[in-house]
Amino acid sequence: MSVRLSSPEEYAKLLDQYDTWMFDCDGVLWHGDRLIDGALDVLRLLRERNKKILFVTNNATKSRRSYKGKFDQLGVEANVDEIYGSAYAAAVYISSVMKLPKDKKVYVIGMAGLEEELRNEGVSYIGGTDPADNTLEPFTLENFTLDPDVAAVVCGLDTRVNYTKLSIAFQYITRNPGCQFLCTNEDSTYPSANGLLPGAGAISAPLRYALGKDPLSIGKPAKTMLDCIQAKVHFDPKRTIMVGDRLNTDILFGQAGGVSTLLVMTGITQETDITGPNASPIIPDYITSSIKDLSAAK
Ligand SMILES: O=C(O)[C@H](O)[C@H](O)COP(=O)(O)O
Ligand SMILES: [Mg+2]
Repeated sequence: MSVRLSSPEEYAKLLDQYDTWMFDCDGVLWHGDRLIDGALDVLRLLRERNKKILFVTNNATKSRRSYKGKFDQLGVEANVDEIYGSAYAAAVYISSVMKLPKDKKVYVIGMAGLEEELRNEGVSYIGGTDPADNTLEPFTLENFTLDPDVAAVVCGLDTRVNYTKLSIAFQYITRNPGCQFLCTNEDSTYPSANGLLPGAGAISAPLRYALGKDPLSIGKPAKTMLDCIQAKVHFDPKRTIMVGDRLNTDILFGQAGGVSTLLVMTGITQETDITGPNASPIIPDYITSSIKDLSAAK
């Protein structure tokens, strides 16, 4: 049973109980480029209390460096080494876990942030933002030359996805022996500034269907994301809390990592998802309406 937080005493107790605060971003701190009311105050309060803050996002459109730029623009204090995005986690997985040979490359369905993280990890790639792939011209195999060095396809949120990219990715996974099918995350929807949009999971879905197989997903709730964080940051799971707006990514991620979980209702999760006949079996430790509520602990 989740604890629905309401009193200043409860929020004060929560702040005392946890030294490390992991924050999801979309739907918790912001909607698109709009900060959620109270987010700034609460992050400042936690810093004043010398809490460790980590930002753990499945949004693969940005690199850690470009997220730092977004935080700066929004006036939020954040350091690059506090930021863990699924683009970064995917690049680290390909370079350090898969150990992609240097003469091999990745075909990307995704945006500049994912490409930047791949470059940072020394991973060669094709596709992505390449104008040749961002075309609405019909795709024909006659004009396509298979690159034998492509050993993986990685798929992330791509607002310029098209039939050409899906077709090329399909060629590599079906025709290059051992070519891996990866995705940065599987979120079905994305909470933008002006409402819900299809998420990264909707970008890889056509490929899943055409291939009849699922990709290996790197982002929350997968352990690969936690491994990526624990490789860089030490934290005591018993004194760590994950704050998120989505049950099947953020809350599952926290539970899998053995940390406590706080669900906020400013993003994906609706009341009907947590109460009533269709309530999810995923039960967060705590629930509160918004990150803003935590400022009652002052
Ligand atoms: O479609 C996506 O990639 C997700 O909706 C989105 O990016 C989630 O980001 P998060 O809530 O993990 O910050
Ligand atoms: Mg979110």
